[in-house]
Amino acid sequence: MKASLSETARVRLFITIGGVLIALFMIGDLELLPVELEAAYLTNRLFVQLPLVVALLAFTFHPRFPEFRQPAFLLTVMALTYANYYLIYLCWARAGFSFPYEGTLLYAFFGFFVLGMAFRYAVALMLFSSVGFSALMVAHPVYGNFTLISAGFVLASLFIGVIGRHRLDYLLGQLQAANEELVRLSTTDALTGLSNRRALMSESETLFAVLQRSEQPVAVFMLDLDFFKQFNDRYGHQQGDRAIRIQADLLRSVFRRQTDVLGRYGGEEFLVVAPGMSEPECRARAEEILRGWQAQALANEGSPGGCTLSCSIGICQGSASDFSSLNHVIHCADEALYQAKHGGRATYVFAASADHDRAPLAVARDAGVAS
Ligand SMILES: Nc1nc2c(ncn2[C@@H]2O[C@H](COP(=O)(O)OP(=O)(O)OP(=O)(O)O)[C@@H](O)[C@H]2O)c(=O)[nH]1
Repeated sequence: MKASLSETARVRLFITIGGVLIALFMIGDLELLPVELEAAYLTNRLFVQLPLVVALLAFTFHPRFPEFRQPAFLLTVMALTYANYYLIYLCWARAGFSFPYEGTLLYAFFGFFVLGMAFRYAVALMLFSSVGFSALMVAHPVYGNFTLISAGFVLASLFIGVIGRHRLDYLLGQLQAANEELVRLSTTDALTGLSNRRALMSESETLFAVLQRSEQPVAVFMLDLDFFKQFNDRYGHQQGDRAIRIQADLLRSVFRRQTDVLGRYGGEEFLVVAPGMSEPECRARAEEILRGWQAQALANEGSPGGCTLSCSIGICQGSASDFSSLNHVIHCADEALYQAKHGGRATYVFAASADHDRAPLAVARDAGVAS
C-alpha cells in the first residue's frame, strides 16, 4: 500500500525545498553582484537567511510545532523578508547597486501557498512586508525612477497573494463542507436519519472489536415489524414509511446511551448493538419497545397477527469474547428473531448465549411479551 506523507513531513519537505532554492539563487545573485558586495551578500545568505530556514526545519521536530506552526511561519518569512530588505539597503548604500526585490515576493508567495499560511497570518505578512518595503523606498531611492512602480509592484503582488490565499481558503472550505455532506449522505438512512447498513456495520464492527478485546458483555437486538407487507398493501407505502420512522424514533428513545450503535439493517429490519448491557436490561429495553408499539396502536387490520402493528425482537446477549465475530452474534440474534416470529410475533426472544460457536442457537432461552 502506498504510504502518504504526514502533514508535518510534507512541511519539512517544502522547507527543505525552500532552503535549496535560496542556495540555488545564490549562484545567480553572485554572477550579478559587484565583487565588493559578495562578502556582505554571502554573510547575509549563509549566516542569516539559511540558518532561519534551518531553524524552522528544526522547529518542525518540536512536539508543539503543530500548535505554533502558523506564528513560526510568519516569523520566519518576516525575518527572511527583512534580511532581504537589509541586503537591498546594503548593496545600495555600499555600492549604489540596485539589488532585485523579486526575491522578497518569492518569500511571501512561498509562505502563502507552499507553507499554507492561514489567512490572518498572510494578512499580517502582507502588512509588515509592505510597510518595510515602503519605508525602504522612502528612505533610499534604490530603484531611482523605478521606485514608485517597484513599490506598486511589490504592494500589489502581496495584495494579490493574500486575496489568492483567501479565495483558496474559501474554496477549500466549500470542498470540505461538500465532502462532509457526502460522508453524511453515504452513511445515513434517508428515511429514518439513523445509520444506514454500511455505516451501521462499520460502527458495530469497531465497537465489537473493542468489546471482544476487553471481554465485555454485548447485546445485539434484531427488530422487525410484523406483517408489514399487509400493512403496506392495505395502508399504502407512505404509511409504511411512517411506521418505519416510528420504529426508528422508538429505538432512539429506548437506546439513548452514546455508546449504543443503532441503524437500519434493511427494509423494516433494524439492528442495535448495545455494549455492556445485562440480560435484565435487555429485557427492560425490549419490553419498552413492545409497549411503545402498543401505545402507538397503529391499525393493521386484516393482518393474521391482530389489529395493530407490532414488532418482533431477537436478542443475543453475552460476553463479546464468547463469539467468533460480530456476524456470529447477529446470526444468533437473527435466529432468535425467527423464533419470535414463529412464536406468535409482538414478542422478544433471547438466543442462548453459551457455546455460540458450536451451536449458534441452542435453545430459545426466554421469551416475553409486553404486559
Ligand atoms: N413503506 C416501505 N415499505 C418497505 C420499505 N422497505 C421494505 N418495505 C416493505 O416491507 C415488507 C416486508 O415484508 P416481509 O419481509 O414479507 O415481512 P412481513 O410482511 O413484515 O412479515 P413478517 O416479517 O413475517 O412479519 C415488504 O412489503 C417491503 O416492500 C420501505 O422503506 N418503506
